[in-house]
Amino acid sequence: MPEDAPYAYEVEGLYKHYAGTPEPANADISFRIRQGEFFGLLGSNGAGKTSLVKQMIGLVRPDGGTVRLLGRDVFTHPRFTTVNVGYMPQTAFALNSLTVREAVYFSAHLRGMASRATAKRERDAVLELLGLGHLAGKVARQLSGGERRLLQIAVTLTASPPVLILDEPTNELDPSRRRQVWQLLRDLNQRDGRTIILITHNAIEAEQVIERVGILKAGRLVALGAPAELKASLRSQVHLSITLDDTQPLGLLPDYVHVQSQHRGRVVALVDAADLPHLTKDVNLAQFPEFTMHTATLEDVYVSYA
Ligand SMILES: Nc1ncnc2c1ncn2[C@@H]1O[C@H](COP(=O)(O)OP(=O)(O)OP(=O)(O)O)[C@@H](O)[C@H]1O
Repeated sequence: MPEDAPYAYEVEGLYKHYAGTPEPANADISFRIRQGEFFGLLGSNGAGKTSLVKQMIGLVRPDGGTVRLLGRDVFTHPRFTTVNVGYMPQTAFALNSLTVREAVYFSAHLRGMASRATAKRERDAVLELLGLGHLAGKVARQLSGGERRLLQIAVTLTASPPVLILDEPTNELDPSRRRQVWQLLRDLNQRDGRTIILITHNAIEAEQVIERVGILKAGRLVALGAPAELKASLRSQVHLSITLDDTQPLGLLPDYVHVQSQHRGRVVALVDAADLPHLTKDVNLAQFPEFTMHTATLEDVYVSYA
């Protein structure tokens, strides 16, 4: 993405407080996304990600602030938003009673492909791209969870909207389909120049593709930058993964090893880089069934803000 590309999105001072809730879902959110950028939105459950993107596509009206898509206000130009943004929500698929073939065909119409022949051509191309041709006659409700996810992706891509917003697109997919979808998104971004905004909890997979990330916490944008920039703030920390056998207590680890989580003997911890030389002296690392260490990942950044 060229650094001076025009903006796909300009979000300014966004504020949303649902009636009857104690805290705002989004407060004081401002950021810009350039055309052709691959942007990730991370945040724990309830952090405000879905509320934010629903306002970005004009589905939910903010209580304050503005959202501009390709230079136009999304609330005064609803039709412009429908045509220019493909949004894939995480929730149930709205076109459940249609066949796979019909769902993609009608989506092409909705995005402005008025002629039947053009919409049919688009439908066939999209079904082939997602490998859904063999399911074309099946009703969406009867698909498996993963197949329905692929159909949702197909519908989102139909008619090539320049901006794609995808909420956990690889949920429920098997490993080979996951890889296929990540590759497809990478191609759509790098080869076709589409702007992609990805909501995910999977920071490890997202780190492979995103150029910039925003981290939301309790409705506020608490970090914004390239993964490398954000990771630099944790550079003084090293991430440890240790498996303990049944006889090894957690107390074996010195107190400068900061345990982040433990489950069934698998311990994830952070240690200051300055303490590493002590660790190798204080503990016989070879006694553990498994011991690995690496510098901070985007997931560590995410966890550090959670
Ligand atoms: N329609 C609504 N009415 C009232 N409160 C809502 C509504 N939608 C969301 N909220 C509240 O707003 C906050 C943010 O929710 P939101 O769905 O935006 O979070 P999220 O980051 O997308 O979460 P998740 O990762 O679990 O999908 C939560 O406290 C939620 O309960």
